Amino acid sequence: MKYISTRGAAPALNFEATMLTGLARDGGLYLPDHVPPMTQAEIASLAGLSYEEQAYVIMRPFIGDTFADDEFRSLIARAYQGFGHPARAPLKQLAPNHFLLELFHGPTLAFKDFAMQLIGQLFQAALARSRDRVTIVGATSGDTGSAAIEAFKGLDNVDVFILFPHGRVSDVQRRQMTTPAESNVHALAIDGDFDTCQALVKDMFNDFSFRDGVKLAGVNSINWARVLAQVVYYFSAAVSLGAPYRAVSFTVPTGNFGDIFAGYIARQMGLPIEKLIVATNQNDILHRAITSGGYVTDGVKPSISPSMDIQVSSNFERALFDAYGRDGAAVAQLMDELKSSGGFHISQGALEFLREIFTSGRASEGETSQTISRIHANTAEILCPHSAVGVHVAEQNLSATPMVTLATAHPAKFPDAVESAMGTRPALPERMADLFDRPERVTRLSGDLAELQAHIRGNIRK
Ligand SMILES: N[C@@H](CCOP(=O)(O)O)C(=O)O
Repeated sequence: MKYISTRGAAPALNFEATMLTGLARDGGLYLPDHVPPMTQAEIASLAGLSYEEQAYVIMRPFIGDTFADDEFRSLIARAYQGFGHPARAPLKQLAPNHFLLELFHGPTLAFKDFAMQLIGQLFQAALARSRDRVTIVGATSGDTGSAAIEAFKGLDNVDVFILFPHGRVSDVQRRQMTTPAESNVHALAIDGDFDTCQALVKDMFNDFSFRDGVKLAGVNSINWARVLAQVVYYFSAAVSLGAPYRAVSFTVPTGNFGDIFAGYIARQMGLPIEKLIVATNQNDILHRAITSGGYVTDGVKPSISPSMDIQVSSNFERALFDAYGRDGAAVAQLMDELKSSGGFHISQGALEFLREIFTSGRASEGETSQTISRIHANTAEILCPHSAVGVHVAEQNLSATPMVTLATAHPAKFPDAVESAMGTRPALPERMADLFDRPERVTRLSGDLAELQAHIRGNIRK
């Protein structure tokens, strides 16, 4: 299998190079040149397998010869051994025909661990073989950063720099990034919002002399391996609910479109997904784009679901690539328009393609809080604000088809928002109980590209 860029002007790569490269050299995002289908019988045979066994079967066709079968199996096993639930991604029933997929049992309490723990293993195996080293840069609105740090901390051949918007992540999220003591970890508080951080990461990738000089690698969901790992839990949930013989819909709280795009890939592979529902908070560019066709940025508004405080939604580019018939030049033009004028209009044909698969909704701040409080009263489940956005939107879309809402993070990552919604402060797990006693280590930077690059050059280990 080869991977191609959404902008059509970068070399096609194998899985290993795609994973280690991150962003394509034409500024695009890599995607497989074809999506390998699974037959009904193959999907049916996933029932009863462990999460790890399902992961192996689902991901194997995408890996090519990068890892031998046994090696790949053992990397998957190592990735998920630290999860705090034997099912890894357990399903809970919230209401008739409405289920919650709990994706927060990993080490940093968010769905990001599913992919990050795995790519941590895959990177280590690939780098050990090549005896190479990399500098990982990542932008985070709160969850990706700590997941990346957890996956790569303490490694001799990796330095990690995580950019987060100063003052715009929860205290728990910030401390998860600023308290690890390992010297290869660098938490950078950037003056600006998440879009500023993500744009800086992309600018560093597009500066080839810097990129090649420091051996840049990316672990945002611009990295295809991140998306691939997330495809697995769509299968595990749907199969538990009767797939391939029964269709399922998913509601996904999303800001950067990576998680829901993984659902789109699962659907392309043959998983019977009826609808993929995009749930946004008040930063609703994706909802506006799907309902009106206008993808227009209008500034990031801080919310109680900060991980979704995003306006430039990276992975939407991958969906547009398919919606425009895999025409890289057309996508490149839209992305140029986005950069120069802050938006673009999706063509009618592309919009129809997207609407066949995706619908969308938004939750206001009040609706998010009310959902936390109501779901707790009715079911005793404590939702994080992002998951509450998802549940609110899912409730507007219930039908005879089972609905699965992705619970993307543990409520204890957002204690202030949860306490103000339902009156009780959710506790951190025992292993993190001293998080607020640990010393913080963070560098504040202005958001100037040259200053950031100098900081990274000055802190990588040679
Ligand atoms: N919501 C994310 C933002 C980064 O998204 P990613 O999909 O590129 O990892 C976060 O919590 O950091």
